Amino acid sequence: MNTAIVFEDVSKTFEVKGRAFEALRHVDLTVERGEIFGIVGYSGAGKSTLLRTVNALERPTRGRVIVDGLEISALAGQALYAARQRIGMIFQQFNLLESRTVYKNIAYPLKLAKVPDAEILDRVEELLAFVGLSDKALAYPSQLSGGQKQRVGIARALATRPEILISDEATSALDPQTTGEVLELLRRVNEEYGLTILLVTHEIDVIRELADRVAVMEDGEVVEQGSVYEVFSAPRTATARRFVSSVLHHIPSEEVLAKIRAVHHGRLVQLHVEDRDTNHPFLSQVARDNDIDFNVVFGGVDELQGRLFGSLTVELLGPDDRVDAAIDGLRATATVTAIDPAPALRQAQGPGVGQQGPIVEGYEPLAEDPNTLKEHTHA
Ligand SMILES: Nc1ncnc2c1ncn2[C@@H]1O[C@H](COP(=O)(O)OP(=O)(O)OP(=O)(O)O)[C@@H](O)[C@H]1O
Repeated sequence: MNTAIVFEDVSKTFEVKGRAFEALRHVDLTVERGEIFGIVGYSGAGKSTLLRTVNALERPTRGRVIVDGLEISALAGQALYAARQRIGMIFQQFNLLESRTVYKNIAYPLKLAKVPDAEILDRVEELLAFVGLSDKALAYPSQLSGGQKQRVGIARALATRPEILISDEATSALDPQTTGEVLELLRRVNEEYGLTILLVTHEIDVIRELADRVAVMEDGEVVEQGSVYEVFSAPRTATARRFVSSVLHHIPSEEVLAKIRAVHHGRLVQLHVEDRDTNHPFLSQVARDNDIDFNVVFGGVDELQGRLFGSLTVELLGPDDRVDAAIDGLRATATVTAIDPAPALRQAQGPGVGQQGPIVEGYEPLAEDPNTLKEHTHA
């Protein structure tokens, strides 16, 4: 069986001051064994609530959560305890026992599981070496940095040899350098111990660095999901676009676009390119074929999961009919979004069309349906 976690139509309603509040609404997600799956969303989206259903710290009001083939949301007592042994959890605030040493913190779940002392010693030593804290066994949490505390948290979560690690904002309290080190450690947890990792975060950079696949949550719902490449290279929802544009700056903001327009008076289009598209000089070819000039005025190309993608804002310079033909030519390679409408549409709509709102607003339908441009072009 290759499925680690399945959320089946999971909903969760809390009673708040006598009123029902839906924190999760019909969540369907599947996390495959061995993958790193990220859930991103703004505060209050329901990420933590969803994560906590995996080890039954929260129970769904409706739907099922299946972990390793077992419906954990229906388990109780000894069966639930046994199932939880296979799920490690790490937290934003580390949740270490302040009055115990690093060694005893990591040993704690093994003590609870009544593992013999000699075995505990071997396991804790192995884990201390794995997280790079062998020299801190006798230190207390208050003597550690944030990054070291999270390393202890990770070691403790791994103590019972779980198959799944769930992470609730594990790097959100850390500085960028320490975040990078902890993410690297989580990658090793995945690769060397083979754990499936389900992490929730509001930091899209964490997803970009670590995850294979991502789900975007908003108001208790999953609004978008896919491989990290898919979601970053072509986000479909406004929320996903907002997250992605906070780390990738390929698409000009409204203000930047206004500045571009003030200087560049040719026809502006946005070209969305993917891996295969960047292999040949399609822009100069199309310009040559149609006897026009072009000018790249904004954008960039990035690499993710070993694949390239990007967005270029390009000014096309030439007579309208040749620019129209060039746009058709570009569509053979890239997804083309018109920032400025074609001349016929400009006339039909009257003055001011060239001053339309942010490109991002017009981006979604056009990016999804390249033919929309044709309608504009031939209107
Ligand atoms: N035990 C509870 N009782 C009442 N409401 C709750 C409870 N737990 C969570 N909520 C509410 O459910 C919504 C989702 O909370 P949740 O913590 O899952 O969001 P989140 O996406 O993880 O955001 P954050 O990062 O801020 O925690 C919030 O509005 C929260 O106030």
